[in-house]
Amino acid sequence: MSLLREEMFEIDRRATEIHKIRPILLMENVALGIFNEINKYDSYTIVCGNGNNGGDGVALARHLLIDKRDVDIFIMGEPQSEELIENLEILRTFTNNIYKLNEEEDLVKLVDSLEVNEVTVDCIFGIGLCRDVRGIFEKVIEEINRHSNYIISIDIPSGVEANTGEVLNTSVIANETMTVYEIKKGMVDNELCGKVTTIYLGVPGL
Ligand SMILES: NC(=O)C1=CN([C@@H]2O[C@H](COP(=O)(O)OP(=O)(O)OC[C@H]3O[C@@H](n4cnc5c(N)ncnc54)[C@H](O)[C@@H]3O)[C@@H](O)[C@H]2O)[C@H](O)CC1
Ligand SMILES: [K+]
Repeated sequence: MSLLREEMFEIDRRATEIHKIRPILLMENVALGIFNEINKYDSYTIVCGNGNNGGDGVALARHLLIDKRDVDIFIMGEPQSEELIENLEILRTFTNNIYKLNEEEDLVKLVDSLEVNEVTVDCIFGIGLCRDVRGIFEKVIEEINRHSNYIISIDIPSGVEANTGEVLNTSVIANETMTVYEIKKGMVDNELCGKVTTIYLGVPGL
C-alpha cells in the first residue's frame, strides 16, 4: 500500500480533530520511532527545514543527545511550525550546537559537520514540499549529497514530490528513508529513497 500526500494529511487531521491527539504527540512518536531505528551511530548532522519535517529532526536530535551521541543541528529559514518551535525551545536546553543555515557562508560549517559525522539526517522537506528547490536549499542538498558519509532521510528524500516521485529540480539521494506511517506514492520503486523503513505514528487509518 502507498498513500497520497492528501490522504496522509487527512489521517493527521482526524487524529487531531476527532481523537484529540495533539500534533506534538505525533511528532514525538515519529522522533522516538526513528531514534530506535538509527541510534547505533556515534555522530550525526541533522539538517532541518522550517516545517514539521524539520520538527521531527529537532525532536530526534534531543533523544540522540540524551543518549550521549554527538549531534550538530542546522536550521534552514524561519521556523513556521508550532511543534518545531516548541521542540527547538526544548533542544536549546540540551545543546549549543544549533546553527542557522541561510547564507552561502553558512555552508562551510555544514560541510565540515557532514564530513566529520557518521550520519546525515535529512529533514529539510517532507510531504509539504510544494515548489522547485532553488537557491540556498539547492546548494545545501548538493553539499549533503557530495559530502555526507551516510544519508538517512525523514519521511521522504527532500526534493522528491510525494505524490509523483518527480524531483523538483534537485533531491537528496538517501541511503535510507524512515517514512512516517506508510510509504507515499512517489516513493514506490524510487531509488532515491534507498532502504525504506516505516515508522509507527500512533493514529488510526482512514
Ligand atoms: N501525520 C503526519 O504525517 C505527520 C507528519 N509529520 C512530519 O511533517 C511533515 C510535513 O510537514 P509540513 O509542515 O506540512 O511540511 P514540510 O515540513 O515538508 O515543509 C513545509 C515547509 O517547507 C516550505 N517549502 C516547501 N517547498 C519549498 C521549496 N521548494 N523551497 C523552500 N521552501 C519550501 C513550506 O513553505 C513550509 O514552510 C511530514 O513529511 C512528516 O515528516 C509530523 O511530524 C508527524 C505527523
Ligand atoms: K526529508
